[in-house]
Amino acid sequence: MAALGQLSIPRKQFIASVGNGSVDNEDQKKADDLSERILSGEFTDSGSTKEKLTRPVRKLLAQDPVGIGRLMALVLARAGREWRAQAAARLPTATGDIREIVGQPVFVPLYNLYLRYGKIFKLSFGPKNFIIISDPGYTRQILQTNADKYSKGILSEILDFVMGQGLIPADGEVWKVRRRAIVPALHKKYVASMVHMFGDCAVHGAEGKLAEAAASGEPVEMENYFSRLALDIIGKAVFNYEFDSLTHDDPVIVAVYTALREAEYRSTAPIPYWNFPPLRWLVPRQRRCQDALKVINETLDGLIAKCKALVEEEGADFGEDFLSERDPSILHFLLASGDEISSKQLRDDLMTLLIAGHETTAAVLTWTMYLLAQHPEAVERIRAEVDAVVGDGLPTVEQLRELRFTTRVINESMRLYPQPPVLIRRALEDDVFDEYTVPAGSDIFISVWNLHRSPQLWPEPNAFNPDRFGPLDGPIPNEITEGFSYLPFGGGRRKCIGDQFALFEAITALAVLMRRYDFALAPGKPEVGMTTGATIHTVAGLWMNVKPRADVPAAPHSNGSVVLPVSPLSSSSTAAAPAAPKVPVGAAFTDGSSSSDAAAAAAPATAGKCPFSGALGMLKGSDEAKQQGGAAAAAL
Ligand code: HEM
Repeated sequence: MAALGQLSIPRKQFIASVGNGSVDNEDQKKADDLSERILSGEFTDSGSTKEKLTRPVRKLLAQDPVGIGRLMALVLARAGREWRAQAAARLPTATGDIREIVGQPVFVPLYNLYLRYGKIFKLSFGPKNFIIISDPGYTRQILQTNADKYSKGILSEILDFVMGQGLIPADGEVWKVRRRAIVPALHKKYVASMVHMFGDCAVHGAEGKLAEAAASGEPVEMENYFSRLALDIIGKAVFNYEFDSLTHDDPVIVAVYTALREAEYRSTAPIPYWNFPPLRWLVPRQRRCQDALKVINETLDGLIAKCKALVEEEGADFGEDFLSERDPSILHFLLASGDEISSKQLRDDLMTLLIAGHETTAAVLTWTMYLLAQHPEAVERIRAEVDAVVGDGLPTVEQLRELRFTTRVINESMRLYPQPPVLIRRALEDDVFDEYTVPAGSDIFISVWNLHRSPQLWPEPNAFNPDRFGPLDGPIPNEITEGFSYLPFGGGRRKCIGDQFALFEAITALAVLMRRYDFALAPGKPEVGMTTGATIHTVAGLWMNVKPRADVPAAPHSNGSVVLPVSPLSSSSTAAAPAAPKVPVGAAFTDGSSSSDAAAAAAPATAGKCPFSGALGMLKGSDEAKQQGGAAAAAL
């Protein structure tokens, strides 16, 4: 067995660090008990069942004084050796009762199982099997080298009701065509214009809800706050819709949240009862979901019709960096491009972008604030940067690029709290991982959580240390720089298309908040535990007290020079970063679309090739790379 049982993590310490010592005692005890049981081998199913079953018979026969029994015992012993050898080439298997895992964030027991079974193992619940992958090389194989052999599997089934054939669940030809159509919409000019809007929305929230809280002294639930901020931003970015959820609720906002929560509910519910049409109408939550989808579809149809009318009225020439000042949304780009698609597909695309770009960023900001609440020294370093570079204005793209420590804080937050913590795939063909064969049809969980917290891949894996990625003027860490041990935005051709968008959004929000307010965990509120849906949520919110920052410097340094504080956060920051090839500094922060957009733009032509070679080279401006990058490269 490719056991990783050799790993020695003090398990109590891990559980505490997962929950940050903050889940309530009963939950902590349950988690500890389960952890003990997993590590004691209760769930182990190793070796050969046939060999185990025949062992008592063999022992009995071996006692036969006549000799024939001894002979049979010898034959059985030989067969047993063969069975054991065959079993060794089978995937290590953990068996268990699904109820053990339901009710707690699924990635926590998966981490404990990883410590016992290693980088690849099968998890069996009755007839249902999952293969859990926690190895950078195997992950690269699934996401990049052999990406053709995998589909989104269960994910497509779960998300069908809300995303249909949108980019996240889609596979095959639909995915290729839609990725090629959508990626160019996130070009350089688009992202620059979005950055301005991020600042507007962040300031709107800071001067509204947070200012009120600071004045009243009432704590704010920051997970909800970030969720609303991200919804306002993504609504403007995708279809130029003013949710303004930071200041009010309306039926469309309620409908969007109903659909989002339903998607999360379905991803963890044990029985997909909603597939039986009568239950879709009989069960109240399913009825609410149907009603919500109706509201969303009608709203989207209205927005599409309005945007179509605007495109006709403008009659503007479409170029690859097309951007309308009146409506710089992705929807406008798609309609102006003359993209011929059904309105159902367009709705699926918009809904997918809305969900993909909302929950994830909100979760990243939530956990970043949680980490910062425990690391005032990091807050000071962020402030020093923001004061020097941005001051009170809205950050520009160029300024965001200079906020290098702030960016590292987000990078480190995404390592400790990856969103989503698990990537889902289904093997379409057999695939081989060292001595193990994963058969076609297997459902696979790539545990990003395990990769990001692996003691084999990271020194002090559970510690918050933004300096771990090397010097601040080095490349922004991503799956390539870290050799697939770090996957904040996935990797390969299905890598997130909104990575740059999301990083800029998160940095902007953080810069605006840190410049203006002091935040502290609110005493007397429920402690912060984790629960999971598509992303990692808090159990009962992240409640924080907000106070105006006492020592805001009047203005940024006028010469624009940045004096970066260099003191490391902890002694651990001097620990060696994971050995991985680094990409050139120039490729650190790309403008515009995802670093994997080139791969998508040229999806059929580059199949089987490193999808990043084009994108990374493209940023250095090489002609060859531009050719590889296709439309997206040209756009940049
Ligand atoms: C911090 C915020 C974000 C995080 C952590 C994140 C993370 C990810 C990850 C890990 C994947 C890969 C999923 C997989 O391989 O199964 C992904 C895919 C995707 N993301 Fe993001 N994302 C973020 C923001 C965004 C934004 C803002 C958008 C849109 C504007 C977006 C759109 C998408 C889409 C469309 C895909 C599917 C790509 C494909 O399959 O071709 N994401 N994201």
